Amino acid sequence: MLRLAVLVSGGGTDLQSIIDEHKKGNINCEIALVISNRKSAYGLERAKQAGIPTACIKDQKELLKKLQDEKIDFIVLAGYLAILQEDLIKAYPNKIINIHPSLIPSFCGPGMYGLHVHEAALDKGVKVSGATVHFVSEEVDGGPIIYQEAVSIADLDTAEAIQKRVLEIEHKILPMVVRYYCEDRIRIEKGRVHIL
Ligand SMILES: Nc1nc2c(c(=O)[nH]1)N[C@@H](CN(C=O)c1ccc(C(=O)N[C@@H](CCC(=O)O)C(=O)O)cc1)CN2
Ligand SMILES: NCC(=O)N[C@@H]1O[C@H](COP(=O)([O-])[O-])[C@@H](O)[C@H]1O
Repeated sequence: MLRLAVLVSGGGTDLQSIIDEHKKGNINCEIALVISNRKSAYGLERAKQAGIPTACIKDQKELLKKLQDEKIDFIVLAGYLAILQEDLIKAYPNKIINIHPSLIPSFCGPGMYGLHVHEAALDKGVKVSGATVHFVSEEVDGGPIIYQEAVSIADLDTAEAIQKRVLEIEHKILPMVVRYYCEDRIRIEKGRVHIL
């Protein structure tokens, strides 16, 4: 059974969506570890409540050693707000999945995280936003796109309201992609992802 590590930096609702789907028996892996780069991350508390081992690690060399020591097979970034360095990405080629709260390539890349993403969408006046699940590469938010789902935000006028609506999409598509990954249903051909 694959061993999954989830990396968080904040409240952990994306992590919770994976935990909840796993509890229902819909995700066939072991959630072996939750790691944060912030001691204050409530995602660590969510993991503890679910009986999942946790760690707080800021240094990326230490992070890579922990992942390898724990024999982690794949990694999900669930609101993890640090840019991963080359060594870690090379150690886990197309084995790191990230969720981003926009329809990449819109509103993504360095500096685009959390509410900043939705503020940018609001300022641009887009009528549709959504969420993207993608493989992590050295280019921030530039990895192969696995799945996207759009949602109308035409009726919303605050970044917080957009965030809330997009999170509902995230909590649906992230566990779904994790399930597909565990079922070995994800293929990459010429940079495009196909789900079997
Ligand atoms: N090498 C990669 N690292 C990460 C990726 C990636 O695709 N490649 N995805 C991000 C997640 N992310 C958006 O989805 C993202 C996270 C953080 C930032 C950012 O600019 N962070 C700030 C620090 C924020 C803070 O600590 O408060 C920064 O690094 O200056 C942009 C995009 C995860 N890592
Ligand atoms: N670029 C990365 C990024 O912005 N990630 C976003 O951080 C939030 C984490 O929420 P959570 O802590 O409640 O799961 C989520 O909206 C996620 O898409």
